[in-house]
Amino acid sequence: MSTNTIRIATRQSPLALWQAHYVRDRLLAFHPSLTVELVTMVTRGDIILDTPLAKVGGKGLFVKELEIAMLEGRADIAVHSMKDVPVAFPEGLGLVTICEREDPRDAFVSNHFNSLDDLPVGSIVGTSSLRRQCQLRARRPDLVITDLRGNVGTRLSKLDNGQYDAIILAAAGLKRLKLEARIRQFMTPEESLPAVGQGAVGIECRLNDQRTRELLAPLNDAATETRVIAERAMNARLEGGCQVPIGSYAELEGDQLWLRALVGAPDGSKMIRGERRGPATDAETMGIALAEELLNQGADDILQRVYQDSQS
Ligand SMILES: NCc1[nH]cc(CCC(=O)O)c1CC(=O)O
Repeated sequence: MSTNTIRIATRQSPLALWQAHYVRDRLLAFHPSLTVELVTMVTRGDIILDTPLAKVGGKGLFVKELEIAMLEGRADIAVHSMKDVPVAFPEGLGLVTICEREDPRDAFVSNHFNSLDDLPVGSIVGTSSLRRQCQLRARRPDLVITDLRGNVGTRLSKLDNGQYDAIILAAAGLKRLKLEARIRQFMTPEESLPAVGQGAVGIECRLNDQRTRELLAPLNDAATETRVIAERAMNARLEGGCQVPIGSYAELEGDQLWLRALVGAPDGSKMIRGERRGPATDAETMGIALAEELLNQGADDILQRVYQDSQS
């Protein structure tokens, strides 16, 4: 391999390919003489499509094969939706770059209704996310929430087939795939607190690969990095995997960070919320402190129950 080549390990879903192409274009913008190749692969998460994600041990389902490729030297970097990146990395790998965040909000998508409040009693809403489910149920206990898996395009066709009255997706994914016109309502963080890292793209590589790290450095967005550090610290302290009823969302107001979080029972019966404000330089300690506050209020009970259910 030429020392002037970067190989990106990527899944083949349209969203994963969009992200890989985005990072390729950003790399080429900063390093015009670089050659960037895509190494496409299939992950376990792409294969196990018929089981609710919460039951297949969501942790790292979409990233493991990409990590093995980097460790074996078949690829140099992997591009991830930060939302799907586990707390811990295999020995020798790490997240070195976080790109500027796209819209972090959840989006309400429907062919017949303009908003969540518009939905008639008993409407069917599709989502496989326990975080979205608990927030929907807390606002609208009458709704019937059913599982919805697959790529963004698959999920939209299930909506169009009439299987659901509405579905909830990340606005970022829809915007990236030029499907923003399908969004009926952008849900505010008060209505649906986003997932850890939602809307941000992160880049993982071998930690001892100094050449790659230097090439990636200009792609990092400091503000996004600070926000995602706080959100992930919160999640890590809760020992949350990626299929958990946890929301964690940080915003920057100048050099002040505002971190909000929630842990909810999937049936909507219980919701524990908290928030912190502090200097952005304290992002990580704020995340940990907020997680501990939620644990003291009973978040561990909720999470224990969810983990037990996912094993049965
Ligand atoms: N869990 C799948 C996933 N991972 C990242 C995104 C959207 C893009 C993002 O958050 O960066 C999605 C789809 C969705 O939740 O609608």
